[in-house]
Amino acid sequence: MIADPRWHRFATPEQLADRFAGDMADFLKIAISQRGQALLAVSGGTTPAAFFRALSTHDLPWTDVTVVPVDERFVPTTSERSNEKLIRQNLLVNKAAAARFTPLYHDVADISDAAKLADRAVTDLPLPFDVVVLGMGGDGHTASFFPDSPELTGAIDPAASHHVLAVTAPSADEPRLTLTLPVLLSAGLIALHIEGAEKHSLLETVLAEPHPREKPIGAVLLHAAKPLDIYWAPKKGE
Ligand SMILES: O=C1O[C@H](COP(=O)(O)O)[C@@H](O)[C@H](O)[C@H]1O
Repeated sequence: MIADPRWHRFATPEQLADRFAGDMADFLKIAISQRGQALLAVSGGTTPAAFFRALSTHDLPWTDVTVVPVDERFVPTTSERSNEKLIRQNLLVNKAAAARFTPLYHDVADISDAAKLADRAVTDLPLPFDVVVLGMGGDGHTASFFPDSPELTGAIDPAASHHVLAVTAPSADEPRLTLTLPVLLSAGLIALHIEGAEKHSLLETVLAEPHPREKPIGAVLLHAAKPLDIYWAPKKGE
């Protein structure tokens, strides 16, 4: 049984970015006032850049915020495919340049060594995350939970013991590192940021009938103890 999500629908991606950034900044401020610091996990891909830039201008004690990628492509941080590069260029700028950053990517030859290093670094954080911002691909993947991944079962296991796993998938361009389902689900707030009519209708289908192996966002929706906050706007030109 899926807890009914809270939909936040906007007329344009710009309006979404502004309001979403304001809401997340407020939530981070509350977390800092309650426990002296805040942990924020953010997704990569093509959708979040405007939201990141809007959030980076908010006035909050950024030195008390640690940012972690929800998932990472196993590519150098100079690559255009690097989620870390996106986060550094769009979120860790302006006022948010003072935030701390815990990467998933490590410059080692073997991705399983990178996963061990990232798992240790995430385990050392004062978990749980206060805010997790998820995205969703057109195939229903979220984080790096891909439908055709041999490692999907382990990554979306609600009892997974690791916080970070290395995963592969024929549909992904490169091997990935991903936070696992339980560490995402333990967050104080889980927000899902999607844009475009296609993703809206895909999500409605998953909400009506979740099949996590086919559309892995369904694993989050099915197992979340609290309703997700879904931020949606049409794409430009829709
Ligand atoms: O590969 C990824 O894709 C998803 C969705 O990205 P988008 O470009 O369709 O917005 C993203 O949430 C994830 O972090 C990223 O690694």
